[in-house]
Parts: sequence; C-alpha cells; structure tokens
Amino acid sequence: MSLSRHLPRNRSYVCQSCIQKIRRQPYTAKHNPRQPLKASYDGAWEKKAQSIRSGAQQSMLEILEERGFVKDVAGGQKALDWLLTEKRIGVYVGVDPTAPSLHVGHLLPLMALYWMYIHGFYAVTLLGGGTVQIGDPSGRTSARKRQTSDIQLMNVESMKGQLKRLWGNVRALDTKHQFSQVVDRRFALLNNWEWLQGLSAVELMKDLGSGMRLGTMLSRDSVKLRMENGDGMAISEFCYPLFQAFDWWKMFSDKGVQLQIGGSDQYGNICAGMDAVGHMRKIYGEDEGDQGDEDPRTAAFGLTTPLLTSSSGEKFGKSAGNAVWLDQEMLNSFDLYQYFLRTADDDVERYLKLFTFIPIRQIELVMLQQKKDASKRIAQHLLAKEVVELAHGAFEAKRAEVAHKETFSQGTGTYSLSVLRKILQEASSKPNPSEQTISEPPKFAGRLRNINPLTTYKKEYAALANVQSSSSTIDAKKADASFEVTIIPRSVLQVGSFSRILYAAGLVRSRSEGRRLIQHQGAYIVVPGSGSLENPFSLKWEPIPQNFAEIDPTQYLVDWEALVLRIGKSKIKICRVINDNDFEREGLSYPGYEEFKEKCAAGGTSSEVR
Ligand SMILES: N[C@@H](Cc1ccc(O)cc1)C(=O)O
Repeated sequence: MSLSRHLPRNRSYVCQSCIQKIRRQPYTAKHNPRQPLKASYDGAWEKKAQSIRSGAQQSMLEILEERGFVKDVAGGQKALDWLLTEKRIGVYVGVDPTAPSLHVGHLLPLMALYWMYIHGFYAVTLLGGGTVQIGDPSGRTSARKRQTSDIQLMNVESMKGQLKRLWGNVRALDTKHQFSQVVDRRFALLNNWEWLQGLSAVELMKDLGSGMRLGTMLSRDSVKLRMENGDGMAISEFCYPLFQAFDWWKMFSDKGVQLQIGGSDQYGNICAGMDAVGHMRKIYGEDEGDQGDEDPRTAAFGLTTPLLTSSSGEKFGKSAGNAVWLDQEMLNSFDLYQYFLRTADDDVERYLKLFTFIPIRQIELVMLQQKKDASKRIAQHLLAKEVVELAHGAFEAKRAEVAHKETFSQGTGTYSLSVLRKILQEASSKPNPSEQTISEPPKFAGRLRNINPLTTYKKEYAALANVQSSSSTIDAKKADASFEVTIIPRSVLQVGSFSRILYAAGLVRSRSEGRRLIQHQGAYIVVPGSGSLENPFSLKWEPIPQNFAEIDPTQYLVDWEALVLRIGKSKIKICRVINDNDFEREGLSYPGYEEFKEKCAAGGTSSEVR
C-alpha cells in the first residue's frame, strides 16, 4: 500500500493532485458504492423496490426481522430499511479461523447473509486469515493462546473448504426451495490475508488510525470486560478493531460492501468499522452529489444477530459442554442431526426460522401439525434434516434422517451406540487438561498410512477439545442437569429407587413425576449386554418395569459404571455412578440429595429414603 509503489519511475517531484489521485488507487472503486450493482439497470431491482414501497412485498429488513435475525442495527433501522430497498448493496460476515471448523453458533450471522444473497445482494464471507493472527478480544476474559503457523495454515485451509461447501449447499437449498429465479445472485469468499499481508503499519495508523478515537475504543464492552474482570489486554488485541475496520473499508471501496453482519459480540467492532469507513471516505474524497456521512445511500451500516439461549436458559451450540461443530469429520451427520432433534418444543419454531430456508408460511403449517401430536417431533426432524443439509449436503441429511427414524421408530427400539459410547468414554476418562493443549501440531501418524493429514488433525482437534471441555464440566462440579452425562453416587441405586434415579438424573422434576412416568411406561433404560461397548452396534431399550419397587437398578449397569436412561423419544441421560465418598469429596450434588442426607441423618432406613 505504499505510495512509492504507485509513483511513476524516475520522477523526483509529484504534484499534490497527482498524490491525491494515486492515493485513491489502492482502493479504487471497481464498484463505486454510489452506483447500484448491475441488476438494477435492467429494472428488476426497481420493480421489486416499487412493490416493497407499495406494501405488496416485505422489505429485506422485515424478512430478517420476522425470522429473528435482528438484534441491533447500527446506523439507523429506518435508513437501513430504505437502503436495502433502494439499492443492491454488498454485505459481509467475517470469521476468524481459530479452529478447523465453524460451529453452529456461527450459523446465525451466516444465515442472515445467505438470505440476503438469495434476495439478490452481493454477499461476501470473509475468512480472517490475517486478523486471526492478531486475535479478536471480543467477549473473552483472556487472550487466545498463540498458535503455530502450521496450525494456523491448517485452520485456514479447513475453514476455507468449509465455507466453500456451505456456499454450494446454500445454492442447492436455494434451488430446492424455489426462490425467485429472476434475481441474479452473486457471492464471494475472500481472505483478508490478501490485503492485510501487504498493509503498511504507517499507512494504517496515518489514515485509519487517525480517525478512531481512544475514548470510544476504551468504552467498548470487550475492553472494559478485560480491564475490569480479565487479565488486561495487549496493544495488538486493542488494535484488532482497526484491522477489521480496514477489511470493511477495503471491501466498501472496492466492492460496495456497505453492510456488515456479525454476532452480538461484534457490535463494538462493527461500530468502530463504521467510524473508520466514514473517516476514510473523507480522506479519499467523494464523488459529487454525496451528502456526506448522513447520506444513507453511501453510508456504512451494521447489523448484529441475537445471542441464542434455549427456552430453558441453556446457551445454544453446546452439547454435553462441547462445541457443536459443522465439519463432518469433527461431528458426524448423525450426531449433528441428533443435536437439533433434541430441540425443545418451545424452541423449535424459532430455530426453524433461524436455521432453515423454509418459508414462514410452511413453518406455520408444520407447527400446526406438530401441535396435534408433539411426540412425533415432526418439526424437530425437519429442523435437523435442513441443518444437516446445509452443513453436510442433501445426501448426508437423508442418511441421518433415515438412521434416526429407524433407531427411534418404536418406544422400545434399539439405539445406535455411537453417541452413547462417546459420552461414556468422555465421562470415564479424566485427563489432565493442562497437559493437553493444541499449541503443537499433531504428529501425523496418518501421513504414513496415506490418510489426509488435515482429516487427522481435525479429528484430533475435536477429540481433544471435547475431552477438555467435558472433563472440566464434570470435574469442576458443574454437573448440570441439562447435560447428557450426570454423575450420581452409588447410594442412589437401591432396590425400588428408579423414581429417585430419574429425579437425580434431572429427567423429571420430582420423584412422584418419575413414578407416574414409569407407571405409564414413558421411561426407558438400556439393557446391558444387548450390545457391548467394544462392539457397539446397538443397545436395546426397555421400559423401566412398572413393578420397579421390587427391582434392583444395579442390574442395569452398563460396564459396571453407568445407567443409560431415556424419557420420551430422545431425551437421554447417561448416569455415571461413582462411589459415595468420591461424590462427597468432589462436592457434587443432585436433585433430592439434601433431602436424602437429612432423612439419613434422622436415622431413616435405606428403604424409607429411597
Ligand atoms: N472478529 C470477528 C471475525 C471477523 C474478522 C474480520 C472481519 O473483517 C470481520 C469479522 C470474530 O472474531 O468473530
């Protein structure tokens, strides 16, 4: 970006107007943001705008709002609504490749972007190959660990492939749902390393840095969080918003990208970018007719998507404490399907709007059907299938659907053990997380065996990440009733105590509810020996016997250490049983524990307290 690169050779003096001209060169508008993209010329855009103005059609912003994508709009809601109607602008979502795969949390801003693509906007997914090296401090109480360049390269490669595949699947879904074929659609996948690698620090500070105010930057949540509750912040992290802002300016001036979409943690970065773009526009001059920053036709806007929590208050995107990856090699289609299949009835309509391209009217019809018989989980199956189709493609989605429908076809049917086994293994292995970090590139045994090293890396990454988070979940006394694995002490397993076990596992709200459920044959348990953990093709479920008062639950222990319980079609809990002393020492608890201890202390017998 240095000026001298653009100066004619052998010229000792250059006049001011030439300098001005040259200065504009690095960012010359291949597409001038003032000019709408081509489709508007053939009148199609104007026709659509007219129909929106007359109220016959929803505006782009109304569509995004109706589906639940809009948390905050920076730059003015009305102005953005107007702009999106009048002009076919460019829009982008950026992601830093901090891991080899995106996780389901990334889908929210991406889905908003894909919708805009479907409606004819120029949509860019930007891979932060440059910014990832600096590290976005947003929402983090400590700095990210520095990654080796090997790891960085692999993450970039892997995510690039994934974003590409996602675009392919979006286009297939676009065709499947038969959205208007009139609009010609345009998208791009860019990597900011392209321009950040050659960016001069002097140029960045001189131009962009001079337009960003310290006071504003210090007041951002991400900075305050670190200064007040975290471990401070490095200058590099503090300057991160400048680089993200530069991306925007680059794409704003080159490609007419006037809107940035991000998760709610990106609000500060997006506002900083808007300030910077405004400042750069002043430095690099504007064509005639510009009304300055206030002119919505040429201004930059930001949109943030909400932070998702389920109706029960859980953070969206974690399963048993682990991230739900979109990469098939890190989380297979069956498991991804299963994650969405477990969506609560109260959340499913909202998720259908957010994570699928199914038109709203169709979603309403599905919900009507769902309400008639919620136990069929029609809406959940539809949601799970569409998400797998988006992430892994139509073929995988069909396979996952068939596998799930078969395994859960009967209340007492068999269930594929892959998920259960994985969780059991995690629960029983207690690695020391501090000894296992991913700062070193994995040793690629796969290379010798002719296996793609990237595949090996991804699998190892996922396994290690899972082990780290599940061990902290379990060890750190955070055994949350909503997780798939619960730890219970041996003393809960007594003859006749099944209702208490269901309660302790967090599957029901009281012992009496557990008792009722068992009586109505609505609670199931895996029969041990019906499939072994070494050869896990399937396990058999049977309803917890109605005469449970006479039954000893220990006869159901799988591998002598776990009870695998289910209520309804797919709410599964794995109860890892440990001895009472360990349970006490770890400071763990379970619903009903206090009551049990009190009764024991009062001298109750085991049969009285069961
Ligand atoms: N900072 C964003 C990613 C990003 C990177 C570059 C951008 O230009 C925009 C967004 C995040 O961490 O999620």
